[in-house]
Amino acid sequence: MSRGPRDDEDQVRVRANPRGSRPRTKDRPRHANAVPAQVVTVDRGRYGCLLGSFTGADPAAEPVVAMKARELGRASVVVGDRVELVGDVSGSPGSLARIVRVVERTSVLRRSADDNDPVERVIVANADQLAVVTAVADPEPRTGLIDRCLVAAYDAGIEPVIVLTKADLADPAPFLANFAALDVPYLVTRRGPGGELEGTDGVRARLEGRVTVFVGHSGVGKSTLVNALVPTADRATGRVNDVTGRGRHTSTSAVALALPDGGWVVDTPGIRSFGLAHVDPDRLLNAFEDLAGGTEDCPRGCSHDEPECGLDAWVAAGHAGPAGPARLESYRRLLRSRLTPP
Ligand SMILES: Nc1nc2c(ncn2[C@@H]2O[C@H](COP(=O)(O)OP(=O)(O)OP(=O)(O)O)[C@@H](O)[C@H]2O)c(=O)[nH]1
Ligand SMILES: [Zn+2]
Repeated sequence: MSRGPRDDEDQVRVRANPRGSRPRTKDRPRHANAVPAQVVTVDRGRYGCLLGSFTGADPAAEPVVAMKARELGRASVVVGDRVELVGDVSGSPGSLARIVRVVERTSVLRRSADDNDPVERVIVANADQLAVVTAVADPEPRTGLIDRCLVAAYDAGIEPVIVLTKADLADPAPFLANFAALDVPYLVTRRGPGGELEGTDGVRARLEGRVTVFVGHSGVGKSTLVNALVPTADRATGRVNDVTGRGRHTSTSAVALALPDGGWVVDTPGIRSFGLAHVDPDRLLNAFEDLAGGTEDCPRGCSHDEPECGLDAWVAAGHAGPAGPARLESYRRLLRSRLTPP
């Protein structure tokens, strides 16, 4: 019963439309004077938009605050969306523009709260790279989030990159060995003896000219890294809880930040899980390219999680490398999490 009056209104309007769930394009009023912009923040129905686009906008400009025009109905607007604005686009204090159009997205990164949650959320639109930030220690790294992010990235047509932080606390090599058979690039950062962050040059080079979404569990040092990359970002950094080893949830909403050398970082709040309810199980294997060659001897219609599956023998023969057995287990865990009701 937490639904607000706006939502009810939208629902009624949608049901009352006999032609379908969305207003048809040609029914929309034309907005000859609409100006292009790109969404950089979303906060309770208010969208911060930079006039121009990620490539053309002045990153130093103050975002224009806008709301969704009624004619957009229930269409979602997320960080990274290219939009068109009408009304007061001056950006002066108290002004409010209206978003009248969302330009077709080049990519859509989604996740669901859990693997069986039919409600998927779009995290960001129009990104071209997904950086999965994982600490080498504190909190202890797990392969699960990376596996899941790889699935989501390949599904969205976004290039993944692994960023390992806190390499001053432990050797990253053993953890990286899990992904050695994959073609996924990785970067390593650490805190130096003087307290400064090292390895950021490599990260900067990787991000230049791209729109990169940063995803990670809370406390991995994501905000610390983003602050080093974007000095004006001022992202809140927290402390890892001594008892649970997890971070506090210090950042609360996704935000797009311009990199000084070109390119954008979309920082997202620390997450607990990365649900994949929206991904077709048949497509999971795309994120496990080191296993994909092992399905040739499978029976027709193999679920890849049954005794006759060819993957076991293939992995046992060493074709997927030393990490093969762990990768197969990880793949099957994902398969099962998709098939079993909560
Ligand atoms: N030893 C070490 N500590 C680090 C490093 N990077 C960050 N930290 C510390 O790790 C803790 C968590 O860092 P944050 O940057 O707040 O982590 P976060 O991932 O942004 O966490 P949320 O804001 O909760 O999403 C802070 O105490 C940081 O000082 C590093 O490279 N090495
Ligand atoms: Zn199989």
